[in-house]
Amino acid sequence: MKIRIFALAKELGLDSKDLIQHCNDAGLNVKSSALASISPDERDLVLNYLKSLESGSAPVATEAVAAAPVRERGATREIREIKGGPAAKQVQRRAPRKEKAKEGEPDLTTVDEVAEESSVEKQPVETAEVDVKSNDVTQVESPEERSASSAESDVLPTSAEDESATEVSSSEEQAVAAEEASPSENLSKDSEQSVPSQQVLEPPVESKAETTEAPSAQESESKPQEAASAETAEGDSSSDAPVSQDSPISRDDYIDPTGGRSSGGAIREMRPQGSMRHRQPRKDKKRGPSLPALASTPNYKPPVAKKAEEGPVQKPDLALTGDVLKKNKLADILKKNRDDSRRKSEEEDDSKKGRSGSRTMNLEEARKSRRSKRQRRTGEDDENVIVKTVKRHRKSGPIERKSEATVTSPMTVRSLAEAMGRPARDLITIMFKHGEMVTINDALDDEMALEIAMELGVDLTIEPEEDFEDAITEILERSDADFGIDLVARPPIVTVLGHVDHGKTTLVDRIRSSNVVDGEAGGITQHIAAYQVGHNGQKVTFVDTPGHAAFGEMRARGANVTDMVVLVVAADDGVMPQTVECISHAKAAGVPIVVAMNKCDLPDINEQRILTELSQHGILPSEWGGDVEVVRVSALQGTGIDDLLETLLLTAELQEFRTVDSIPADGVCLEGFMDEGRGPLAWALVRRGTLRIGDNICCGTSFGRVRAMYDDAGREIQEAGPSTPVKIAGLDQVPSAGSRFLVMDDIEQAREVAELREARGRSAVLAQRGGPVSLEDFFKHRDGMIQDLPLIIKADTPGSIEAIRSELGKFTHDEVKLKILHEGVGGVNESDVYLAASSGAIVIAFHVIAEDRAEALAAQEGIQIRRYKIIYNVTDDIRQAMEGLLKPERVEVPTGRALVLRTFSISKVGTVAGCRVLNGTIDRSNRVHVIRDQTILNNYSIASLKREKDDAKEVREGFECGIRLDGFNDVKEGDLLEAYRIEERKRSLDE
Ligand SMILES: Nc1nc2c(ncn2[C@@H]2O[C@H](COP(=O)(O)OP(=O)(O)OP(=O)(O)O)[C@@H](O)[C@H]2O)c(=O)[nH]1
Repeated sequence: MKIRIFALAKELGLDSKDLIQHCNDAGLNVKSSALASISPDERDLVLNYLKSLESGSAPVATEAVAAAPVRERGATREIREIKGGPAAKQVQRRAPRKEKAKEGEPDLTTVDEVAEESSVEKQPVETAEVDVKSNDVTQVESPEERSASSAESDVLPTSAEDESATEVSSSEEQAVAAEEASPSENLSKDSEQSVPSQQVLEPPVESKAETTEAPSAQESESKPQEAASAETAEGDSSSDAPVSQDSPISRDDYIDPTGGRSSGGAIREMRPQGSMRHRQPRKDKKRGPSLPALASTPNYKPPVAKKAEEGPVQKPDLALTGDVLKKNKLADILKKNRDDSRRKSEEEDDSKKGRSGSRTMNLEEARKSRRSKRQRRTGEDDENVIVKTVKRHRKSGPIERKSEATVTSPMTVRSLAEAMGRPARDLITIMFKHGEMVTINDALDDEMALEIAMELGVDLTIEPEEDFEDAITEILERSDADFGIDLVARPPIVTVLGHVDHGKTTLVDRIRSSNVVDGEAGGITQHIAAYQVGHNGQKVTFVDTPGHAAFGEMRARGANVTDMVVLVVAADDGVMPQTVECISHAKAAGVPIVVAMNKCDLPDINEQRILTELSQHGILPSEWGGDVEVVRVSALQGTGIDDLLETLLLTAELQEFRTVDSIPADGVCLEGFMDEGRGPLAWALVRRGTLRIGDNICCGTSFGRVRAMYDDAGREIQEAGPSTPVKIAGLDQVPSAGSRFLVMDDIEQAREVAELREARGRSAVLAQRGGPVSLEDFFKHRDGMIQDLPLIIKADTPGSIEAIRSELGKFTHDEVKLKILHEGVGGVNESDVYLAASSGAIVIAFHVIAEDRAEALAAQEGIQIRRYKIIYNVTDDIRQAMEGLLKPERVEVPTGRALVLRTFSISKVGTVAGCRVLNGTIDRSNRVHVIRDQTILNNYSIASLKREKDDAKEVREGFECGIRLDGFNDVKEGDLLEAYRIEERKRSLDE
């Protein structure tokens, strides 16, 4: 398991930065971040290193680093100073390489690279090589970069080199030059020396190349003798170097804070500012020569480039303000409200007041919840909280600086600062050092928050935001029976669907005995409208839609309010394409259908043709033995209207539409309007409960207190019961059609929900719907939970549809059914997508494409439209999907047999059968059939399997073992135990 640096630092009582430094000194390559992690082995290494530090003996890696300046300066300078000699040739030979390398390194853009490049450049060649032993150059990006740096350091004299030049005698220079000139000689001369010393003697460029390849950390660990040899070599080449070979090398000799020993002066911080990860200077880099080469680095780029390479800092998709984020305790409150016992007691209280206030939130409860949660977390009592609040409010008391804090993600700078009890400017400053310019309201990602917390020494816990939508959905989806209140009959909600101009609005208009249709622009219904009518003392609520797409959309949004569908079919026109789509929608909704055969006043109509067409689309009229009532009407003349209402009420009676009315209301907004005088208006339908003036409601992203209510005739009303269409005034903004409303006891709660929804956006809410909408999802569904595969087929010709239907019709299976919700000629339209969204269907587009708007809608709703050109591809995919829905077959595979030789009855354990495995193997996970006299008695799992006294995982043929069966002690000598394992096999439709 990986160990975090900060955790180890905490354990050791060290600062994370120091520990990182120690890690690097110990030869590990640890990212300069408190969040970096190391392996247990690496931890041991560091611990050993620290122990050795304590005991005063410098570890190998440090020795290697420390030894570096002695030889490298001399060597580097020598190479340059010898003119015309072989070393000079080396320099000349390397010069073009420098150019080449420079050309090749424009991608050296990140902070790491720049820092690394700088570190390489600012050190002479062999320094880098020795750093390999301390594992400090492993961040060098590529050999090319390194050789470029190397070449540059050779060609461009640095002040450090000049300084070091004064420290080395001319005899040394000549010696090193001689080494440079003839490395082979030196190699033979130093043949007894170890590899590192050979590397020292090699020309700088080659040394660099080796540096790149060297797995330095391991090398330095595994070859301490080599490092020692390197020291010896250094001693040879620079006899008057600051560190004597004879004196033992200790860490203090080389890590001089003043840098005055061999590094030639005070150490300058050369790390580019802006990256927190590199703010920690490395001690070994301090020991190297200082910076002049950095200024001339051609590829130095500001730390911003690091960001570009790593990608932008992840921020939450939505920029939530602190104010909004503060409200994420709402989910807690909602969850709390779901507690049944509490709810029941509230209901009782409310019912005493004459009103049920069961499942909604009130502010006091919210406050209590917040307070108790805070107390649980901080252990403070109420008084302290209040005192602290007062202090903060007055801004006069000190802010409590916490060592532990909890914050909810996503968060802002402000919320994090508040959680940690630190001024926001401290956080902003840290972010600035990271190269991030942020303001107090900007969002922070979790990683950055942790980094900041590390910097500030706060133990930060990040809790994910709990989802209030789940809590609301749970409330809305509670069944009426759960309320434990008597149910009352409610008017049926009837949606009128049908092909355009078949007379839907005229029909509703006639039923209402008003004249809506004349008021419609162009005679076409533009909006959903709802009306309630009375007939023989009973009420029916009608919903007139601009088309089935709107109906599908409402269903897709979970706003399925319809109890019944009246399918309007013009007798002169018959079943038209949109009629078919409406049938599909109604069937998908699973609600009863009543057909209104309209325009029966027209002459020359052929009723039988209409009935035939209906039956062809799965609507079998009752007069033909089916279950669908077909009522002849003339919306224009008003004939048959009573029959239709009678039929609807009769159907409603059979369905028994009942609900609770003594709870706060919830429902659906069918349409939203902006009224000049009354402001935003919601044309809504109460689903259950009773909506009253003064109720606080949240409707989608709108909220408000119900200021006024109007019925469908525009009259003011005080309350609206279940199934009542009502226009609501008092919302802060126009709500969107299809959004659900819910009464809350507290306007603040309503505001919070609305604001959070707005912040999240509709797509996020829709994304919660889930459900299988791709064929691949069906391929994977092997749990047998889904047994229907809903399909929508759109094709270029009726012939194509016929062919697909006939091919798919061959796939029959008792457990899985193919359900073609809709089929039609033409491209995939919005209605198809809404239908798919509301029913979880797959859309098959055969030789057709989706309309632009449908495609956009499908992307938005997450609906898969699968395009095909070959019918066999369609059938293959559908077959695979259907087979995916089949429960896999469980097959017994025999693995071996054992004969019971003796039985041992052990008290408190049971009977153990002493067996010999006759063939195959007996595995501990197997089940066994107990066979006696050629008869299978039963099968049992193995409770224990032992070889002699030891537990065994498996016993093979020829061996003896003890088997105890789970739940069966009546095993007898001579019984045969047949072991088997169970395999799951994919089933086929053909089986
Ligand atoms: N003859 C006759 N015409 C009718 C009848 N019902 C409706 N119409 C006419 O059919 C036309 C369309 O009527 P609408 O009620 O607007 O039809 P719709 O289905 O609501 O149309 P959209 O709102 O566009 O979907 C109008 O001109 C009506 O006068 C009827 O029973 N008999």
